[in-house]
Amino acid sequence: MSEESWALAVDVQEATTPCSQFEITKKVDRLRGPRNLKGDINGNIIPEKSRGGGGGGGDEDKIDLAEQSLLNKLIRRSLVRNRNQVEVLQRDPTSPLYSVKTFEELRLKPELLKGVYNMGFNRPSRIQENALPMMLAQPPQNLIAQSQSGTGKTAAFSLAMLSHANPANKWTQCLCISPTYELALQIGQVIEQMGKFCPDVKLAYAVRGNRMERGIKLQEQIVIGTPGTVLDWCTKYKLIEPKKITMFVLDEADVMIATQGHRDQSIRIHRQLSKDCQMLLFSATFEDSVWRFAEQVVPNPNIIRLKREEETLDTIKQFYVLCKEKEDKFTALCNLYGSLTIAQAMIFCHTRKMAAWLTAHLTKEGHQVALLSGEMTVEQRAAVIERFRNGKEKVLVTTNVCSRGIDVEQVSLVVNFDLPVDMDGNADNETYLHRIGRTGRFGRRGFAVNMVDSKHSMDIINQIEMHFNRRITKLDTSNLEEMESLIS
Ligand SMILES: Nc1ncnc2c1ncn2[C@@H]1O[C@H](COP(=O)(O)OP(=O)(O)OP(=O)(O)O)[C@@H](O)[C@H]1O
Repeated sequence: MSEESWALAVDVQEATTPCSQFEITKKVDRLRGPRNLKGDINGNIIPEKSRGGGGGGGDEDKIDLAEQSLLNKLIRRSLVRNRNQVEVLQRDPTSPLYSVKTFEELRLKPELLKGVYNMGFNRPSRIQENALPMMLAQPPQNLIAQSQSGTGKTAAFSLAMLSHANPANKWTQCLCISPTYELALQIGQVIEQMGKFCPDVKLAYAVRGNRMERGIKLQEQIVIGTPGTVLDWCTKYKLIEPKKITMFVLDEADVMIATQGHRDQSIRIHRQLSKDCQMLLFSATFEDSVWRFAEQVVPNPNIIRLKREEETLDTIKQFYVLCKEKEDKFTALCNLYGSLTIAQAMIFCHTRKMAAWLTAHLTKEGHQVALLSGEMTVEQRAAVIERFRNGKEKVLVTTNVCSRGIDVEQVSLVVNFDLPVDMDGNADNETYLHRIGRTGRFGRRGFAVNMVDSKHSMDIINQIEMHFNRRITKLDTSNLEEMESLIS
């Protein structure tokens, strides 16, 4: 494909809607709101393996990786706690391994250090302890870093770019690509905040709609954008001279390669860069496909990995209730509420329709219920989660879109109104763990109740029991005495 027709295809793919830099700033402001939410969330939303199936109905919520990533960012308030050790694989194992416990040790420009502290960061996060010295090292070192969302990757490479950019040079030196418009804006927002006291370092957004005059050369030292527009700016409009880029950051590699066309575009951008350009790649997950892609983009890398903290069922009492149909499940749920003191509960349904039905019925019974489902925009979802977290609603009914990400300390009960199944109708153990991992956190005790409405769902419970080697006890919700003795 010729350069021109290729660029046209990119235009189509990115669905250009003209908007000015001002409008982009407005959009940044709009996105800014939910990020500032207060509270104690420490979460991360990851794709569930189960993408519908098993329950039928055709209105299961599909998971969009980029949307989930954005939701994670919007609802997060602080670093995700992780007690795991960081694994570091150095390109040259004989060279000393530097790690820092303070930001001072990095010898940053004072204005940048001020920006870091101004964001409320007291010390580097676990991944930052090792990643920052590597990213700032001279001679430059390439890095592949993997750690779950919320562990401080964005802050780390934002700091690296701000430190790397030389304000005396009026050309683009740091280039960062991100899978979507919204995610790019989120990164830009971090750079702007952190670089608040470095007014000479300028940032440009290479995102759809940010139209630039052909032929001019950008003076901004940092460019953050999506692959299609960045490629346009490098090849079609020649606003950026790729050979002058000395730091290249590819964020959310896992989301990037899951997005149609982005993998190739990223590689095409990468090919135009100088061999000496420092390459940094970040990802929340690391399947083989991500790994193969990372190796293509980052030659001779140092590798840093922070394993995800294992979820555990140890503090959770698990039950199942035999029911016939949805009305019966609803009665069981009401009985549970009648006999237990439940701070907050999350209830998982398989389809949007079921979630809506249940929400309506619970509301009719006088419960304060919030509904979270896939037809909502990411911002609407973030707002619902925020209200629930603040205790405005006591029950959250949800489909598969949000089994992770919501760490609400008060959630004492998780109900699987529909059991999690994979495409083949078998138990989806991973999703089960994510769902009921919402409760029993921070050393508190939690309860999980599974509604069993057929022989098939009983089989699923048995599979889950075997998989985790944890007992799931039968609960008769019509027998108050038994319930009280079991759930005490
Ligand atoms: N050293 C630090 N001290 C305190 N808070 C930090 C630190 N580094 C980052 N944070 C905050 O922790 C949260 C997560 O950081 P960040 O967004 O950098 O993580 P991430 O790994 O890039 O996750 P994601 O890819 O989902 O954005 C943000 O609210 C950020 O402001």
